[in-house]
Amino acid sequence: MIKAFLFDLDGVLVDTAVFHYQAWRRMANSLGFDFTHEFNETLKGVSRMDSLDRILALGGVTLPAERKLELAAEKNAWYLELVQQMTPDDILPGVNAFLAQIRQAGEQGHPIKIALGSVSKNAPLILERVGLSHIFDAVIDGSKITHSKPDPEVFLMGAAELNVSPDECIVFEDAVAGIEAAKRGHMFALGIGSPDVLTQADLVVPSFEHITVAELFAAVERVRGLGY
Ligand SMILES: O=P(O)(O)O[C@@H]1O[C@H](CO)[C@@H](O)[C@H](O)[C@H]1O
Ligand SMILES: [Mg+2]
Repeated sequence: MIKAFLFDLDGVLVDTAVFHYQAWRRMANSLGFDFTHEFNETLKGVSRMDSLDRILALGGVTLPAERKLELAAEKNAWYLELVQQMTPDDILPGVNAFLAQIRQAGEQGHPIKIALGSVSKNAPLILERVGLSHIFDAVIDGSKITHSKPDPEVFLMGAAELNVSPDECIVFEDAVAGIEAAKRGHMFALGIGSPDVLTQADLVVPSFEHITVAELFAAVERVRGLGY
């Protein structure tokens, strides 16, 4: 029986994945190189310092720890300039309707707890900007975890805070690393994006406009061959 939904933030509930891409690219450009959209997929769901290490490795740049901290702070300042302009209108299409369906399912006798599972340290600020701070039963963000995705820690911590077992959870993810984290945590993984990218997901939809809670439960039943 599915009892909980665990949502990634950047690129799932809000379009901040694009802001991260812009800010990281700006930082790479300042060091004299660039990276592609495809490479950016490998940064999604990865912590700030791990993302920086991957970008520096791509550019063949080696820097002392102090300089790396400066660069990460600079990138974050550029990113926050973009975040400051966000409003509730920046919630991705279909998300609010999907959240309303979760509440309806509860009224109809199938309560679903919800948690945020993001490695971003900026998650609380973004939730505040878009008015989603108070909807979650648990919020796990970059300040609480030791290992970023694809380690399952963020989702296992979410399940533990919600007092549910991993097989009672559905994870919503746009990142390759996030889908891997969900599967390593033994959870059902719904990919938001392209099936060509999110190859390990149990099911992939382009956005929340393309799935209802009822359809999702039917999909879990199909995939697992169990009665929910
Ligand atoms: O700089 P924070 O917002 O703390 O962490 C961010 O988290 C993102 C994943 O949600 C990841 O794609 C970014 O590279 C990383 O900087
Ligand atoms: Mg994401």
